[in-house]
Amino acid sequence: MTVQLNPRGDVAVLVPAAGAGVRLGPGRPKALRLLAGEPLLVHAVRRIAFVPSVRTVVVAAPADEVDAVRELLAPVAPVQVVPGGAERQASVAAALAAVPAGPEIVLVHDAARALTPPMLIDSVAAAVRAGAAAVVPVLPIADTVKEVTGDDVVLRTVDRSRLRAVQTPQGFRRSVLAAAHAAAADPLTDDAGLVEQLGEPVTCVPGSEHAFKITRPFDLSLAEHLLAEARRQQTRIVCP
Ligand SMILES: Nc1ccn([C@@H]2O[C@H](COP(=O)(O)OP(=O)(O)OP(=O)(O)O)[C@@H](O)[C@H]2O)c(=O)n1
Ligand SMILES: C[C@](O)(CO)[C@H](O)COP(=O)(O)O
Repeated sequence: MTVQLNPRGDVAVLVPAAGAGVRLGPGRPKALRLLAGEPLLVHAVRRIAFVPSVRTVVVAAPADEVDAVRELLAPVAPVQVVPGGAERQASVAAALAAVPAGPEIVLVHDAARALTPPMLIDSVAAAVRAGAAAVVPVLPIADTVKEVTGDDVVLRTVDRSRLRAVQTPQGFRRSVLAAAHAAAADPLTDDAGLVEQLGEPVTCVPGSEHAFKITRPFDLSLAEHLLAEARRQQTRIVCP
């Protein structure tokens, strides 16, 4: 069965959500942990569904939580749910395989970036629509960066003027992402890396501080604080 949000949309969004969340500490799989009373995945999917050009959403859930995730998301948006894999890359590949014919722009977006503004999702899709093969949202690095030895002795200070921290959603022409995953050998930490290995150009667009990845307990506390503040001020910046 094909599950669609907006039949006129041209974008499919893959949501890898099958990670354990080891760095967040013991508990349920990270995408199902609560932020302001709702799972991270619900926050992420609600923001994706807010973008008018999104036609299809495919979530890669922890393999033993597929039915639970389907039930959880049913009241949020019409999404397809597939079992994820042992690595993020395998989860993305499983979701990509489930995208029905139609959308020619595919975004890959971490469930863990739960407060990503819909405007960022829209801007990445727009950059692919405008002709880019692959697009990543980036931020400059705020700290000085050092290269160190295995036992933490500084080797040198890295020139950070041309370094960027990369976020999601990452956007791709569908054929490019499919070719990149088909050619993938070892797992990489992001999908744009697979496209780089193909020799295709990857274009940067400005990222958003609100698209930070909830990785450690401090990130979850920060997200709680930002949501509470947005709700108090009734802004729609992080809370569409
Ligand atoms: N086998 C995996 C591993 C990760 N992810 C997803 O990829 C995104 C980015 O991963 P990260 O935030 O690093 O999550 P975890 O792998 O869960 O974190 P940790 O390494 O702390 O366990 C998350 O939405 C996560 O659910 C996935 O779908 N399948
Ligand atoms: C894909 C990603 O979010 C880009 O920054 C990131 O690489 C995933 O995080 P991980 O900790 O490397 O799995």
